[in-house]
Amino acid sequence: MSLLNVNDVSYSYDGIVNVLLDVSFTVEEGTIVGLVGPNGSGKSTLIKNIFDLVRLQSGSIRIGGHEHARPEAKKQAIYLSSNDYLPEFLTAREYISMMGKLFGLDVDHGEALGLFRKFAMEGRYDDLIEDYSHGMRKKTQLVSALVIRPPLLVIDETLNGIDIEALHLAEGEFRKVRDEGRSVLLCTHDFAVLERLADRTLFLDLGYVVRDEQTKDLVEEHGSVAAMVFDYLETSER
Ligand SMILES: Nc1ncnc2c1ncn2[C@@H]1O[C@H](COP(=O)(O)OP(=O)(O)OP(=O)(O)O)[C@@H](O)[C@H]1O
Repeated sequence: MSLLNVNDVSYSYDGIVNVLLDVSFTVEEGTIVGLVGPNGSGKSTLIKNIFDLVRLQSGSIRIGGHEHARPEAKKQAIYLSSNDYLPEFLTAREYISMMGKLFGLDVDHGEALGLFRKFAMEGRYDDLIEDYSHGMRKKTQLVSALVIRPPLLVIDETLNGIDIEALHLAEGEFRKVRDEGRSVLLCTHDFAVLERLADRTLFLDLGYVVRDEQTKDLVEEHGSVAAMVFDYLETSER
């Protein structure tokens, strides 16, 4: 079954220039899909459309079978944004409780504490977020998504700024998400991460889906995801 179904979505901020043009793709259960594209290609705008953070102008989006703006759809997916803005006046325990409540859950703080330990933040769960480093905030965002356990995780550059050990652990956690039949849409400029993790890669340029293929096929054809992007940028008329 498709957890995410994006169908013919176009979007313009100013009513003149289209930032997304007839974008269609699906994210099936138990898959990790990478979303790549040059700066300004529309990745964040696409994610904002998925999460109803901007009003859908054309096309349709379904999450877990529900129309994306409906409350049922909003419980199916969590969005980890590229920034590290978290409420500084809360502790991680309070923040994660609050996030859980938004999803109608009492989160398992034992599990969250275990993840804090795993991500080298032992003893910091009850500290105010205002005292956290950038990487700690990113890891806190990640832990909240891992304990809330929605069917779909959408990650917009959230892994930027976390250290190599945390990245390795995060990759392991995403594989577990996939093994449980849940899915990840991972927007990143880190092609090495994509090649290790993503079953499929979606390449967006100027608001168009240029490629939507198995990552291993793209790597077989071009040598790497980066080479696929360079080949395209060098040869297409854009
Ligand atoms: N709020 C906004 N108002 C007007 N234009 C916007 C707004 N947000 C984004 N844009 C424009 O839409 C286009 C796509 O931007 P978007 O942020 O979706 O790209 P992106 O692929 O996520 O880029 P990056 O890799 O740099 O994060 C860009 O031309 C950008 O300037």
